[in-house]
Amino acid sequence: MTVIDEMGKASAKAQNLPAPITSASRMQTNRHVLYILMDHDVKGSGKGAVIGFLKVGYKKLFVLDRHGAHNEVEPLCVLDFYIHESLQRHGYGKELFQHMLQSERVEPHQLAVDRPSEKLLCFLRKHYNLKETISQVNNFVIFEGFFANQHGAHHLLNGEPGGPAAQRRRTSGGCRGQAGLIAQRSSYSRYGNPKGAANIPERRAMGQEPSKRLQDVETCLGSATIPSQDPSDLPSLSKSGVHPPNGALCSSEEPPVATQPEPTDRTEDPGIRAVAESKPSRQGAHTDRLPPWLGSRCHDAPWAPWGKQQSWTVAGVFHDAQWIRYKQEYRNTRPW
Ligand SMILES: CC(=O)SCCNC(=O)CCNC(=O)[C@H](O)C(C)(C)COP(=O)(O)OP(=O)(O)OC[C@H]1O[C@@H](n2cnc3c(N)ncnc32)[C@H](O)[C@@H]1OP(=O)(O)O
Repeated sequence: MTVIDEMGKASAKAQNLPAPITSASRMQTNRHVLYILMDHDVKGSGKGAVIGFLKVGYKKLFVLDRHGAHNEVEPLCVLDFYIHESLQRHGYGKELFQHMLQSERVEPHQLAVDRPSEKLLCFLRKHYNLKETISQVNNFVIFEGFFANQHGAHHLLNGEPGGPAAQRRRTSGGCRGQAGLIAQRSSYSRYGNPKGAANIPERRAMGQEPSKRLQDVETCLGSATIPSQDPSDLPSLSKSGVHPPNGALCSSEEPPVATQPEPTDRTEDPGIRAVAESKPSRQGAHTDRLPPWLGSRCHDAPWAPWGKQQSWTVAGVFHDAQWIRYKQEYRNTRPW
C-alpha cells in the first residue's frame, strides 16, 4: 500500500496535479486495475524496484462522435500512467502499455484517455499512431476509430471474456476493489488479498491459464521499493539497466495520502441522479425538436432552477441538456 501511495504521489507531482489520483485506499473502493512494472533484478536489495504503473478502468461516458451526436459508452479508460523520471524514454512505458492492451484484450483506438498529458499524447502518437482526436466537451480524449469498435465493447458488457478490468467491472460489489494486477518486468502477478484470489479461478474458467510465475503480491511487491523523485538520488541507474540503490526510497516528507483530502471519483454521481429522478416528466411535451441522439419526448422544464429549457425523457427517465453536460463533467476522475 505504501508503494502504491508513493507511486500515486510521484505521478501527481509529474503531472502537476494538486493531489494524487492513485492511492491504495482508492484502489480498494473502485474497480480500477493497476498494472505495475517492476524490476526484480535490482542489485543488492533483493526486493525489486518499481519502475512505473498504469491504471485503467471502465467508465460510463457521454462522448461526441464526428457528427457531434452524444453517445453513451463504457470504454476502458487510461486513468493514470507514470514511469519514474529517471527511466522515461527507455521503452518501459511501451512495455507496460503493451502488456495492458494484451491483458485487457483491447486495441489502442478503443481506449478513452482521461486528460492526457503532452507526454502521453506524444507516446500514443509514436507507438500507436493515434493522432486524430475526436473533440469532446469533457476531459477525456478519444481517437479516430473509437466508434468502429463499439460492437466489441457491447460484447464485453454482455459477458464475453475480457481482461482483468472487464472482470472487475462484472464482479459483484462483494469483491469490489479487492484484486488488481501487477505486471513485472520478468513476471506477472496478481495483486490481491485472500478474498481477491477468488478471481483467479475465473481466469482459468475463461481459458486463460495463469502464468506459472503467478505469485501473491506480498511476495513481490510487499517488500519492493520505489525510486525517489530525484534522478540524482539514483547514481547507479544506467541507461541500459535499472539498478536503484539498496533499500531506497519509500521515504517521503509529505504527509500520508490518507490525511490529505482525496479527489472525489464522481463516476456514480448519486446526487445528480437523485435530482434528475426527483423531477417528474411532464406530459404534453414538444416532440418537434428532438436531439439527434435521442428518439424520445422533448419537454420544457419550467420548474428547473436554471429556468425554462429543453429536456428529454428517455426510457422513462428525465433528462435535460444541462443534466447531460453535468454528467459529462462529473464523470471525470479529475474534478479539477
Ligand atoms: C491519463 C494519464 O495518465 S495522463 C499522464 C501521463 N503521465 C505523465 O505525463 C507522467 C510523466 N510521463 C511519464 O511518466 C512517461 O513519459 C510516460 C508514461 C508518458 C511514457 O513512458 P515512457 O517510458 O517515457 O515511454 P516510452 O519510453 O515507452 O516511449 C517514449 C515516447 O514517449 C513520449 N515521451 C516520453 N517522454 C516525453 C517527453 N518528456 N516529451 C515528449 N514526449 C515524451 C515520446 O513519444 C517518446 O518517444 P521519443 O523519445 O522517440 O520522443
